[in-house]
Parts: sequence; C-alpha cells; structure tokens
Amino acid sequence: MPSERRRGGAAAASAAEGDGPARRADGPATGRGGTEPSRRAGASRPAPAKGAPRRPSPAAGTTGAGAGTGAGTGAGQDGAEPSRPSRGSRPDTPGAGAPPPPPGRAGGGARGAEPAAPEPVRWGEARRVAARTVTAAPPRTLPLDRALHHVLAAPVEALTDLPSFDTSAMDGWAVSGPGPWRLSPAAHGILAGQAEPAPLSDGSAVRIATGARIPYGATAVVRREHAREDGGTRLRLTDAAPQHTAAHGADIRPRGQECRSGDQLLTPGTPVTPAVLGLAAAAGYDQLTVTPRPRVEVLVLGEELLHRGLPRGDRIRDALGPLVGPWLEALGADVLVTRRLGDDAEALHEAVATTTADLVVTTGGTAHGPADHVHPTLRRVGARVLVGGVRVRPGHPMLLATLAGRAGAVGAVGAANAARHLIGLPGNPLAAVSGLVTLAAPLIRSRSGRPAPPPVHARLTEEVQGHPRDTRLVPVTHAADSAGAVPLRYAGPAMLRGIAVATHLAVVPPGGAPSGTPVQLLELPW
Ligand SMILES: Nc1nc2c(c(=O)[nH]1)N[C@H]1C(S)=C(S)[C@@H](COP(=O)(O)OP(=O)(O)OC[C@H]3O[C@@H](n4cnc5c(N)ncnc54)[C@H](O)[C@@H]3O)O[C@H]1N2
Ligand code: MOO
Repeated sequence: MPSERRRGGAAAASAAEGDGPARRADGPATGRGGTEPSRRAGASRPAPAKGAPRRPSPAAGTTGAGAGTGAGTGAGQDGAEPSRPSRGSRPDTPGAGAPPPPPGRAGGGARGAEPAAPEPVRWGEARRVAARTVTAAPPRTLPLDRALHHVLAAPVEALTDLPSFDTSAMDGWAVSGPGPWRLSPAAHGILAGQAEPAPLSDGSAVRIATGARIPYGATAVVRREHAREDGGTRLRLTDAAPQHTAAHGADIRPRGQECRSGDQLLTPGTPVTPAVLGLAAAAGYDQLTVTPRPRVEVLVLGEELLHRGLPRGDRIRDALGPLVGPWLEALGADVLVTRRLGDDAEALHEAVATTTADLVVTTGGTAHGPADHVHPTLRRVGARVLVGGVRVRPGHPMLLATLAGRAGAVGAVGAANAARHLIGLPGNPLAAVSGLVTLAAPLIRSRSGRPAPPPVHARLTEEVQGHPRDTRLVPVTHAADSAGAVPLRYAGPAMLRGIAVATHLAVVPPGGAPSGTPVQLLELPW
C-alpha cells in the first residue's frame, strides 16, 4: 500500500480532511460532547498496514471459551465457502506475507491458539437468533413530546368519550324541528369552547360554530350556505339546499361517536407516530408508556476510508458511516454516535470494552485478514458469538455476539436483557446492508417491542441466479399494484447503486429462482 494512507492513521486523516464535529473520524465520544473521556482517539498512533504482519492481540487465544457457538471447523469445510487466503494475502496488497490459514481455520495472527470459527448458519436461522436474543426493554413513561418514534408498551384506552359532548360539525345554525325557524337573538350564537348553551325550543334556531356544543333540544345543524336569515328574525332553507338538510342529526357529531371512555384505541406494539400523539392527546393523555429505543453505537473500521471529498490514491470514501446510523434509526434505534476507528485494534478493543450502548454495530474487519480486528476483539473481551457467519450473499461474514451484561459476566442468569450486543457488518457496502436486514432489524424490533411486519411476496419478473447453497438478497423494485418484483442491476457486494433505488430486497433461495417465482420481499424501513 502506498505509505500515504498509513501516515497518522485515521485521526490525522480526519484532521486533515476537516471532518465536522458531528462526524469526526474518531476521538473521544464523537457527537456526545466529550462525555466519555475514557475513550482515547481511535488512531492516535499509526495503525498497522493491512498486509503487514499482524500485531499479536494481547489476549488472542486466551479467552476462546466464549468465542464460538459450536465446534464448527470453519467456513470452508463443507465446500459451501471455498477456503480463502487472509486479507493480507490478497494479490493487490503489497507486503502480503502471511500464509493462507490452514483449511477450516480462520486466518489472521495467533492461529495456533485461535478457536475454530463458528459454523455459518442459514439465513432464516440467523434472523431467528437475532430476534430471540433480546426481549423488549422495560417500559418507560414519557411526555407526549418525547414519545415520538418509540413503540407503545401499554394499550391506549380512551380517557374520555370522543367527542366528549354533542358537537356541531359545521358553521351554521342549530335548529329544532323542521323549518322555517324563529331565530334566537344571541348575537354571535354559540361558539366553540363556550359553556353550556341555553336550550333550544321547538321551531327555533340559533347560530352555531363548528366545534361548539349542541344546545339541548336541537335536532340538526344547518350549514350557513344552505339557509338564509330573513330580517334577522327568521331562518329559511335556500332553494339550493340539498334534500336532507336539517334531517334529524344532520351535521351533529354525537358524543362518543369516535370512542367511548375506556375503549381501546391502540394496542401495545403500535409505533408512536405524529398521528398517534394527536389521538392520545385528544383522548386525554399527557404521557405515554413506551418501550425505549435501543441505544446504538456505530464503529466504522478501515484505514482506507476517507470521510470527505473525492476518493484519491488507494483510498475510498466511507459509504457506511453515512448509511448505517440512519438505517438503524429507521429500524427503531437511537444512534448515540458514529465513530471512525481506522484499523486500530486497541481503539476497537477500548470502544467495545467500555461501551455503554445496548448495541454496538461495527462495519468492516469481520473477515480474518491481518487488519480485521472484530473477531480478535470479541475473543479478548470474552464475548459469546451467537452468529458467526450466515449462509447469505452478500454478507456472509456478518456476526452477532453478546457482550458482558451490565451486571457482569456474559451468560449470567437473567442477563438476556441486561447484556449488550455487537453486530459485525461486513465491509462491502451491500454486504453491510445485508447484515442490517438480517441481524440488526430483528434484534432492534425485539428490543424495541415492534411486531414483525406482515410478510410480503411477489413474483420475480426475470430469472435471478442463485448461490449454490446460500440465500441471496437482491435489490428489487416492487409496487403494491405492480406485476412483480423487478431485480435491479448494480447489485454486487461492493455496490450501492441498486439498493439506492430499490423498494425491497428479494430473498432468493439457494440455487436461484426462474422468472415468475414468488419470493419473499423484505421491506426497507422507510
Ligand atoms: N479470500 C476471501 N476474501 C474475502 C472473502 C472471501 O470469501 N474470501 N469475502 C469477501 C467478502 S464477501 C466480504 S463482505 C469481505 C468482508 O470482510 P470485512 O468485513 O473484513 O471487510 P473489509 O475487508 O474491512 O472490507 C471489505 C471491502 O469493503 C470496503 N469497505 C470497508 N468499509 C467500508 C466503508 N465504510 N465504506 C465503503 N467501503 C468499505 C473495503 O475497502 C473493502 O473493499 O471480505 C471479502 N474478502
Ligand atoms: O458476502 Mo460479501 O459479504 O459478498 O460482500
């Protein structure tokens, strides 16, 4: 690699590129006002070059007990995933010196002591594991103006009838019986918000505003465009008034028309939208009981990443820093911070070991090359890998791990909710998206109390080639009224051009799907 990209690591790169405060390349607690002083700058010292011999991890091989879900012998063993050289030995990486890992072994340093990589699991199983590894967080009661985008943890039952009194639906006159009517002398008539109006006697009318209380004795409201006052003493319908004007109950919204006090208006699991806030307020609520959104920290790994300007030399723009946080927010998480850590193993370790978030999401570094620090870091912090690779393309190196719970060790009784989790998204951008829909979506849904969306299926408009043994996720466009799901071009693992215009990801089974095959569609979360 040209030495330019190694100089100073990500911190220096960031400073030179003038990253704004909201998304600095690294540094303590980006976006949090420096409230996490224990975090040192991610790449405050030069990171090792990818392809250079890996700095031995201080704890590599010493904490393996929690590192795998099973006695898997590596991705390559069953032939589904050909064994591959470490990233450091890719032909385009000068200085590649490390030999390929032995069959069935993860690549990277400290090989002799590394535990076997866990077996990749099927795509559907990965989603199930992610969904059931957490349960909904304990409910909180929030004032209406802070409840938006959470999920109801308790039913919303009407605290009042709606409307809470018989109400005029129109500006006009409240009338009693058939016309013409004697006009009540009240100057402005009955206005909204006014106290109990005087009863209306048979054959009389009084002006009334939309939303005002209907006086006792009124049988209908006549709209102002359908009647005329004669000399201020009589009210008559105009010739153009529709036939049922002034029919019994016309343009009166009766008390309890929308709901009766105690009616269940909304069920737990309902997302709190602006409309929900409005309904809750109308029904008498000042606060709502919700499931809090999980708090997530995003760690973007990769020394090659630029955060501003044009790609240059062998450096590329970070496509995942801008993508992952907003995607997680759309899924129902609160993103505390997105930090850029370069390929600094120590910075990654410190970030993971000291996180206060419910969920850490990393990008890149999930493979087993010399600069891929996610797996060694998980071993070092004693994490338990629940999903270590998924039989899905793109995205097969994605992983899910449980970090130590708030109360202590991983696996402590009752720690399922208290534990923090880490999702490792592969570095290829569409592979990272695959990890978001496969692992992050179900986990965040469970934690934030959202029900799974109803399944969507559509027929493919053309053949989609499959992977021999793995599920494929393919960007498509599909409109509810359209003939089918149209596979998009530019859907390679490193490409975002297809997903940027997609409405869904199609789930293509191993072996592929001919044109006309019904396939499951995953909706994008916006
Ligand atoms: N010998 C083999 N090598 C690789 C295989 C394989 O089967 N055999 N799988 C490839 C696949 S597929 C993926 S995905 C990656 C996963 O590796 P990592 O998670 O360690 O990702 P990186 O090596 O860090 O990056 C991969 C690729 O993505 C680019 N990248 C990384 N982060 C970003 C970002 N924030 N924005 C834009 N692009 C990013 C990075 O530069 C690399 O080009 O492993 C493959 N290798
Ligand atoms: O699986 Mo990679 O994750 O194809 O891009």
